[in-house]
Amino acid sequence: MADKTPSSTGLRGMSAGSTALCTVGKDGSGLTYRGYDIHDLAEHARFEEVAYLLLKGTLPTQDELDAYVATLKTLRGLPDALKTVLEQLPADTHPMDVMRTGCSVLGNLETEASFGEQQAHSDRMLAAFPSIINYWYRFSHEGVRIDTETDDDSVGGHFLHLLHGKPASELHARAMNVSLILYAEHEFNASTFTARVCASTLSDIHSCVTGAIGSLRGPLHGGANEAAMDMIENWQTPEEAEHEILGMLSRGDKIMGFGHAIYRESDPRNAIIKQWSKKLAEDVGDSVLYPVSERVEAVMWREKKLFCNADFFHASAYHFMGIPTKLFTPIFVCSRLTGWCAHVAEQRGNNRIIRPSADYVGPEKRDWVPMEQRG
Ligand SMILES: CC(=O)SCCNC(=O)CCNC(=O)[C@H](O)C(C)(C)COP(=O)(O)OP(=O)(O)OC[C@H]1O[C@@H](n2cnc3c(N)ncnc32)[C@H](O)[C@@H]1OP(=O)(O)O
Ligand SMILES: O=C([O-])CC(=O)C(=O)O
Repeated sequence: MADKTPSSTGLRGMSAGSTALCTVGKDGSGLTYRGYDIHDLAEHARFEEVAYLLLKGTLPTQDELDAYVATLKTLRGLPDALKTVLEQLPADTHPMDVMRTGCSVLGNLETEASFGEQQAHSDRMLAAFPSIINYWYRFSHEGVRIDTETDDDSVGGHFLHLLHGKPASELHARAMNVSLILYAEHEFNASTFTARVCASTLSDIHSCVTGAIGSLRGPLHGGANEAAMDMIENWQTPEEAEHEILGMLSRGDKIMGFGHAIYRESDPRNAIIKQWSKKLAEDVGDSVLYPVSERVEAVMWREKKLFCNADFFHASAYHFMGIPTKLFTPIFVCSRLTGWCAHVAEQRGNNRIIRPSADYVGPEKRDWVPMEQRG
């Protein structure tokens, strides 16, 4: 029988299925993708290699990786009908809504006709998502129609190239590579679970991903990197940051970018992205945002034993690369897409419709009240 204590609210601590894709918080604070430790992946792998690992099941050989990268490059162009839709979306549209619509429209134009096509559609979305968000962003904010077919070797480099209109520096391409690896997969998080629930009805891949984007949008999940940036950019010194954080805590506010549903002491992705944030801060000569972020981290641990999750230092890292805050969560989408699609394939491979029960807390059975007797 299901545990009905309050600690099970939000299905916390309950297994909702099995996966061969990822472990979160096993052996302390670890994170692995198909058995490979996140530290090794972040240090040695290219994001495209990690995408291949998640989507196709094994690390690629050099030839397989070269062929995969070449294939992704051919899939960056957008259909005219999709560009027309993106051009209708105003500049003040939430970029995650743009991603959601872009994915859905792609699914109308290039529908998954059978599950045998899943790999091809996953690769297509991996290549096209940076094009979708940047096509809309540059058109709605700068009035330019960009060519989305670049020759960049990496998804991260492609993203930055489209955004800034010039190839990314090596430092920025490397930082994006690590960021995309860190965000790629995380077991049964809310957006992935959304994708799996949708897949369990035998729906199409674009519906699964569209739903997942909607779940990632919220500030308790992927939207936290933007919310963290909106918070820390207000503070000019570590002292001011400490004062404001203490005030927020005393009012019972949530501090975005801190805490986790599974990890208890640390999120292993934080130390990695924090290092990159430091490197990028030195590169731009920052003397405000990084020290402010470090102070917030120290105060949160001292006061509440709450640690930074993957999102907190992503905020400053992305900011130092000149990425507008509103595009932070869409970058998460461009990466997590790989995990979502791998989970959809896994769900389809051993499917039973996901349909839990609920504890009814409403009124007892009662008599129908005719209209004239109400009020
Ligand atoms: C990539 C990602 O999606 S990572 C997550 C990104 N989200 C955020 O950064 C949003 C801020 N964090 C949070 O809201 C939460 O920590 C979540 C949503 C990540 C996890 O939620 P839960 O599993 O419910 O957290 P948990 O059970 O550990 O909370 C324990 C206590 O710490 C508090 N707490 C948790 N996170 C925070 C926070 N960021 N700021 C202040 N207090 C917090 C909770 O309110 C709770 O207090 P209570 O017992 O008095 O109610
Ligand atoms: O696992 C979670 O609940 C949230 C998270 O960190 C992620 O999706 O990367």
